[in-house]
Amino acid sequence: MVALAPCRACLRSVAFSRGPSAPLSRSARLPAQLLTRSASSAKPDPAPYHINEDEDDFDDVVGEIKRRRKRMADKRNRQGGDFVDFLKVHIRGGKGGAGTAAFMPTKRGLGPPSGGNGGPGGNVYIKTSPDIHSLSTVSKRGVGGQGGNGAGNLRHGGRGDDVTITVPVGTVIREVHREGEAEKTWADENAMGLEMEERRERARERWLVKHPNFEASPRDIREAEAVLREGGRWTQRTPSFEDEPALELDIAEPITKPLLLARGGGGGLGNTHFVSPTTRHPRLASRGIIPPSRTFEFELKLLADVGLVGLPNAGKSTLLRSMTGRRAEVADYAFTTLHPQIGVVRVLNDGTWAAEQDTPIEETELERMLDAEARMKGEYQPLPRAPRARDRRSQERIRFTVSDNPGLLARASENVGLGHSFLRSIERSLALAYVLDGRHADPADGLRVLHKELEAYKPGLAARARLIALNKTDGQEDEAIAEKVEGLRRAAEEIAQADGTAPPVVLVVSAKFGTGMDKVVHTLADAVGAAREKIEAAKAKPAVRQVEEEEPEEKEADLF
Ligand SMILES: Nc1nc2c(ncn2[C@@H]2O[C@H](COP(=O)(O)OP(=O)(O)OP(=O)(O)O)[C@@H](O)[C@H]2O)c(=O)[nH]1
Ligand SMILES: [Mg+2]
Repeated sequence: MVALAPCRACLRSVAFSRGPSAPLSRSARLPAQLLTRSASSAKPDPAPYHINEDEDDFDDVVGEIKRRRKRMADKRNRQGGDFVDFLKVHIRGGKGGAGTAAFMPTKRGLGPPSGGNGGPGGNVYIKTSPDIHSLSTVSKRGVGGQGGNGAGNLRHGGRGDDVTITVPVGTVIREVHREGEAEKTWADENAMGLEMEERRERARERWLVKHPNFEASPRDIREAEAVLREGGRWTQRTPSFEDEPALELDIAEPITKPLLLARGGGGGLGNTHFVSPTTRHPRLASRGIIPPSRTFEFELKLLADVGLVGLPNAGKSTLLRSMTGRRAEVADYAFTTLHPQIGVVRVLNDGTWAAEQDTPIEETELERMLDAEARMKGEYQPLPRAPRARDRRSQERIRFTVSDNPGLLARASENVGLGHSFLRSIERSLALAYVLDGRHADPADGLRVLHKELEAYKPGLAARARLIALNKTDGQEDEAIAEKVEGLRRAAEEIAQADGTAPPVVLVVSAKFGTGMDKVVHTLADAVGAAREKIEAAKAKPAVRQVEEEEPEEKEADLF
């Protein structure tokens, strides 16, 4: 904050350094110091000078500062609230620190070598947090801290800082690219058309650290090179995906202990490592290792036990609120819901469920207006919270989560509308519930569209549908409802027959007024319970494959 305050001294120094008439280009308007210098560290102005506040420069700088402040404020207000479910992240362990060439001080000539080793670079770990539900807070780069350099008197460099990436449960991570320094250098040198000897010279420059005062002899250099080759440090080949499969993690459960994604590079060697029978005073040390860079795709597949699937405006958010009490936005237009939201249903032993409510669910805008009016009159009553299980005498039988999703359109499977972002999140639900608008003349048409899109996105996905909720049936004639239900049953049976699956049950509901909700909740609770039992029985392999930790000093190339 302090750094961005448009302090007078900073403004003046900008105008001064550019000269009063030179127009400031957009990128050059704010020099780095202006953004990073804190009030306390700001140096006094070198000389007094004058700024004309009417000049364009001044407006430019003030304008830029205002724009930046606004951008920062917007970002803060969002609180990372933008929903992101796909991200490419570049990850690299920290570079190892360099070793040092130094000697013990003695009265007569050079003492024994005393250069410390460089510290290893920091690792990159991954962990989950129950408090985040989007990848919006994940940084696009995760690089471990660099190890400290060694120093004389056998002082070794410190370890680089570890970096931990926090993701929501449900994130799938896939390594899609891997490139080591050796391969990068090789490609660059090929492009430059360098001869073998020139390449070798460059490798020596890259790997060896010289003593600041004493020249290393050609023999010293040859011997140091041999030591590094022997230790596997000279050429650090990065294994290809054929040699070593890409890392894939399916984080379906919370991670309690952070998992290693990329290890930091080993520290360079101090000159004590280069002592040989012929060289008692090696004047060389080696640099630390730079680990390969890896690109990962992070994909969030929200983990809700039940996914609500419906065309826009069918009443999915209202149904979620009715079942879970979660304040999902409800409005009478398509695409009110822009990203999946999750609520929890708790069914108690006596058959009741925690979010049951007597009042109709109004549109969110109307509710806000009514709340504001009541506040003005001093009559505002917050909605009673759903009673906790322990507040009731009976205990909880089952608890499951439901995701309300954006409306599905025809061709969503081709990423039309909010397409994939929503389909991704229902992909792993144990059960699905179709929500159809009962006011449409033939809701069975909607059912066919939904089924087609689910199957086009992932064959077999539609088989998880357990119920069809015919919503908005309040205020409709019984015969009309019966006709629509019959139409839906027939369509569901045809579809199920073609797919070789069991048809979902058709339930008549009014999410707004809470009618028919008991049956919806219990049907879903039974479906989730049965699916969980199946999973328990088939639990064979762990959801997360732990990456083995190795000593960083040993085999740098074999990370996984
Ligand atoms: N009368 C009546 N209206 C309902 C019912 N359920 C939902 N609505 C109304 O239908 C409109 C859409 O409801 P939403 O819950 O926002 O629908 P949605 O499927 O989440 O819509 P999107 O998020 O835009 O896809 C709102 O005006 C609701 O008040 C119902 O059972 N009866
Ligand atoms: Mg909605």
